[in-house]
Amino acid sequence: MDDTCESPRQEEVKLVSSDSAYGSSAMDTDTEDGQTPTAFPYNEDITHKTILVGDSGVGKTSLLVQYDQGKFIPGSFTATVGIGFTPAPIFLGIAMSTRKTSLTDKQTKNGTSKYVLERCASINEYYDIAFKVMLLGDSSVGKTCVLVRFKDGAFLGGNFIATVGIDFRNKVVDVDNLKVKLQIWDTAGQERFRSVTHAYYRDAQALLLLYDITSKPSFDNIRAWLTEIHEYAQKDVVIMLLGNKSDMAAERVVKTEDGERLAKEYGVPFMETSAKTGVNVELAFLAIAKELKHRATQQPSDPKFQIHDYIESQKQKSGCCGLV
Ligand SMILES: Nc1nc2c(ncn2[C@@H]2O[C@H](COP(=O)(O)OP(=O)(O)OP(=O)(O)O)[C@@H](O)[C@H]2O)c(=O)[nH]1
Repeated sequence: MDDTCESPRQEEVKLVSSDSAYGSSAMDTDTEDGQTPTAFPYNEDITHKTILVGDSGVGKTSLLVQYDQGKFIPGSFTATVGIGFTPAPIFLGIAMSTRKTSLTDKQTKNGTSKYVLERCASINEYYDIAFKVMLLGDSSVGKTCVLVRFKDGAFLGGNFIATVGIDFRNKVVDVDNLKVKLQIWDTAGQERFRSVTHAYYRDAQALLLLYDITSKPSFDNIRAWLTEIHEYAQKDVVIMLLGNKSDMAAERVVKTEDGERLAKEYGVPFMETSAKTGVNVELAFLAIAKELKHRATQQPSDPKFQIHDYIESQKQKSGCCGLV
């Protein structure tokens, strides 16, 4: 078996008991009043805080990136704005997913390139191939709720608790008989966390960009989000636009056609979702998983996967308005 399936840090990995960035799932971080804190449910027994200090330019960020991702980022120096963080459990998560990637590019006898899939074990679930997906959009549009709906099939109602910094959850889905692991990063929509979240864009293979159909400003800000994406993300990143809270018909201020028009202008797929009812949440992630899987495993002779057609066909299959 290829050594990409070897776990390089067995003894450290054992410390992490779950697939969440903070070592606990959405359901088991509930507080007594039923609210789920969206940040820092640390287990104090295994969490240590380390701060890098020193003059500007001495290499604090480079040291952290080297430790976190095992690579050095050369090029012009960009001073850190404010403060960024990489909790140790996040480091372990990245180490697991990147080093255990199961897709290897091998040369066949006739010289053509062929992807070979090898099954790898994550902390608690087997998968064939892994991708990093990020949720973006203004604060309160429902990013955390969409993620929790997809991961746990539940809705986080009640008082809104803004995400602090960044968190992630894993989910393995079946795509054409392959186990595809989506590592889904939930970012804080608040402006003050932008410098933290920007650092994570470049590794993402897909971005789900959300607005709230009951909030015109969140829709108007989509263009600014797309500008940020083009600045910080990979050129070929898969982007999907989601108009969330489609269950709130009475409070709607953004028409479905406006969302469709904007998505068309930028050439990205679009659908309206509801984290509350679950409408289209699974479809959004499955469409992304299919697109990423096809891109990664496609042979030159294979027909290209058409994500727009796939979404339309799934909408028609359900035969329901709810899919818009
Ligand atoms: N009715 C309805 N309410 C929703 C839906 N999605 C989220 N909400 C509510 O909207 C509020 C904000 O949801 P969050 O998921 O925390 O928003 P967020 O985008 O993660 O916000 P930040 O963490 O600040 O970036 C919460 O009160 C949710 O209960 C939805 O589909 N329908």
